[in-house]
Amino acid sequence: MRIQFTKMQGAGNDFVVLDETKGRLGLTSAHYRFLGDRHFGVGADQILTVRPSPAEGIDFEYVIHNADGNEVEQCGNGSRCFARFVRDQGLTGKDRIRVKTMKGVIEPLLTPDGRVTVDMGEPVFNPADIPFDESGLSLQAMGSWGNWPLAPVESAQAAPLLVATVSMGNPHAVTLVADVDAAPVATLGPQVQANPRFTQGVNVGFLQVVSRSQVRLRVYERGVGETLACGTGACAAVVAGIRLGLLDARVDVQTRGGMLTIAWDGMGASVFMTGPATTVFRGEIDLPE
Ligand SMILES: N[C@@H](CCC[C@H](N)C(=O)O)C(=O)O
Repeated sequence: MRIQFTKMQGAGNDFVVLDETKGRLGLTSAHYRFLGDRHFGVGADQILTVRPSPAEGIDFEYVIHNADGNEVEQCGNGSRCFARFVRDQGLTGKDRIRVKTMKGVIEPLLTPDGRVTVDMGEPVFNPADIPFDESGLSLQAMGSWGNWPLAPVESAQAAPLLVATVSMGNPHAVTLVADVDAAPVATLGPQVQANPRFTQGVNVGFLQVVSRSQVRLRVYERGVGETLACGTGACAAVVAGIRLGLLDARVDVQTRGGMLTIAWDGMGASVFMTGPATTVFRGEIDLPE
């Protein structure tokens, strides 16, 4: 079967975008893996599929698969590319778009400067909803930064690594580092990710606080490995930094692939993410049997 696709990127986090608004392509997990494969397929961190509105008051649905072929709940950089895609393809004339993802409705807004601001909804801290299995961890053992207990995650390191756990629809663990360039992302990322307390896996963020309004971030993503940027990872890291009293309400996040701006007014408020969304090329490809 031959399919058409659009290759996009947002701050270097790259996507294959598929249009299923006129009918399902019927792809399998193996097909998504093939499309994400940088040697045998197109190559992407995630594959985004755009589907028609599932309900009144919602414009589209979009479905996210990691490069490993598994479907996931949320993708921040992908949501900006989704918005750019539906406008460029003439699928909507709206600037503000309501789109259903696996974990709820989010609202991208195309802004006049070409960037996209997304209302990513509220962060979730309840361990069971992240999900993070906190059984057997006493509060004393958990320690605290500010008023927010951090979870000690067992790793190959001598001492357990302290991480802040947050869900932005998908699970994140954020740890503070002094220098993000020197952070052991490739070794510690997979160790934290494999920790059984994260019962559905986790994206692991390494956060360097530069000032109260500037951070640097690297993320070892679930189902991919380290990416050049992770939008939900940036939201989770800034939310963690704000709750720890280290950051102001609006923060520029320097990733390896570009700059994202994250704003959060605190408990009960949505997280807003602003950043670029760019089409790289369009093409068609024959899927293997
Ligand atoms: N790159 C994304 C996150 C994609 C999903 C993630 N790998 C997961 O498994 O939760 C982003 O920009 O948020």
